[in-house]
Amino acid sequence: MKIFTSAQIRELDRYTIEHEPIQSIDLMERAASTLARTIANTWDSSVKVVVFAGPGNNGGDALAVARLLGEQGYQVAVFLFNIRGRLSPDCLINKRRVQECKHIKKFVEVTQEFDPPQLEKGMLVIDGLFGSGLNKPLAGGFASLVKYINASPAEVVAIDMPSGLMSEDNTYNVSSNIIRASVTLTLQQPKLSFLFPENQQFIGRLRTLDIRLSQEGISKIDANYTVIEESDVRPLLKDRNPFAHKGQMGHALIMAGSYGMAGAAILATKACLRAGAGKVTVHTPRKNCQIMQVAVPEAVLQLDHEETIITEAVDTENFQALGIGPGIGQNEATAIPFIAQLRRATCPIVADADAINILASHRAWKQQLPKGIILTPHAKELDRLEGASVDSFERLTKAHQLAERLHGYVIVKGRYTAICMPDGHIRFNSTGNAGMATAGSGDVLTGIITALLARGYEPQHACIVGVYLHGLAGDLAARDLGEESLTASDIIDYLPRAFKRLKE
Ligand SMILES: NC(=O)C1=CN([C@@H]2O[C@H](COP(=O)(O)OP(=O)(O)OC[C@H]3O[C@@H](n4cnc5c(N)ncnc54)[C@H](OP(=O)(O)O)[C@@H]3O)[C@@H](O)[C@H]2O)[C@@H](O)CC1
Ligand SMILES: [K+]
Repeated sequence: MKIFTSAQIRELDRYTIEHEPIQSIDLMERAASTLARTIANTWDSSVKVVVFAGPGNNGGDALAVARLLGEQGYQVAVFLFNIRGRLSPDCLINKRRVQECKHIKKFVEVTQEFDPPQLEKGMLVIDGLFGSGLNKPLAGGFASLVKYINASPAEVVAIDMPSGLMSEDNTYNVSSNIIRASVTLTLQQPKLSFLFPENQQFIGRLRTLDIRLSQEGISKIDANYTVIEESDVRPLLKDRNPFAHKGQMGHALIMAGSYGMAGAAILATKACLRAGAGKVTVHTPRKNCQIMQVAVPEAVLQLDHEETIITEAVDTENFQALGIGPGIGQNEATAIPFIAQLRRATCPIVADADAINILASHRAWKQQLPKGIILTPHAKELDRLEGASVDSFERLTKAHQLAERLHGYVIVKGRYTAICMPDGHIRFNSTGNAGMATAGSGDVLTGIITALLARGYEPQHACIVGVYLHGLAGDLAARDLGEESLTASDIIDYLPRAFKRLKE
């Protein structure tokens, strides 16, 4: 699913109007009837409704919703904010329709002073002040109104977006001046800012309503952001040749673990095997020998000379992929061979966890990373690598610039894991759940992506399939076990079911 910017939403709006064709006022009515229907399905007509409408088309939607609810017997009070004496044409038409509607008993057009209505528990506020046309943070009277609504005990339904929230960049926004909705009814598709954790407090429960914007327009407009869906992943999956032997299914090298962190090596290795690699060799410190052999008998061990840390760079000619970093620590004696290893590797690489921390403390090395490298930081690791960010948008911008600079892939892990591609595209994962925020979950992802690379997946496909599978396995595990008790090992255990589901 594509995620459009507000400029692209306007383009799509125009495209639909021109090509369906449909009058813009009729498109607004279509959106409003879907909104009104959804509201009526949740709240019956005993609820008192207060509608706050702004001067643009978001306000136009709200006015039309007010009229439709009024016609269905709801008691609706409407406040239209027309401070500058200028309404969008469709907002103006809907203002007149509300004024003519005998079912609306209270309509106030606010041009200067505003005497706010009492908002009580059990009332429903419809927030139609601003939507995708907001172009700067709210201030002055609108900021006061937002604070007033937020402080009230009434439930708030936001139309399209919580007013005050920008569609994309909220880095310099003022959070106290943004509506905190219980429910956001967004039109056609979620906005980019809805994917960021810090904005969940404004959105509440999200519902996306199909208002039948042009499918042709949607496919024609090139989006920089997309959400990965199952239908995107299925065609990417490789079949296993029935005549294949393990040597043809990819040989992966995992460099992981230090003494006390053998678990990271075990998880990455097991996940790599479960994700379909034909053979997995693990390079790990000597002291991990026994535990690795017992925990993952399927893996081949390549022991470092050192007892407790990795201190060697090794040949990768016999491997089709390298996964490096989980639990390796940040000892300088590990860091130096690590960068040598990256330069020396002849196969695709996934670098995670301590690999990223080492790069963060040796900034100059970032220039030496091989093209096509896949980095899988979580937010904190990315901050260490690229400097602290004020919010997720800024962090995402830095990650995408890093991917472009490296000609590589930066996977920022989170609720909606973002894969930043070297060509500037960003793909968000849709699978996964809060139960996966648990130790070792990242090591499992490293193992999965390494396996896919070893199997011969293109790096971008390995990233897409890898994050999707990882999240899906977590979702299937959570369905059976619940989120609270989920462990990284459960994700591995459910990988077979995730594969099966995708291959069905
Ligand atoms: N997707 C679709 O196809 C469809 C979308 N639809 C709906 O259209 C909505 C978008 O409508 P929109 O473009 O008219 O913008 P909207 O959010 O109403 O605000 C514009 C007004 O706000 C003003 N303004 C801006 N910032 C401000 C600030 N900080 N403080 C004060 N004022 C500020 C701005 O003033 P200006 O800067 O232009 O002078 C202008 O007057 C969208 O969210 C959805 O609900 C549906 O109707 C059906 C189809
Ligand atoms: K709104």
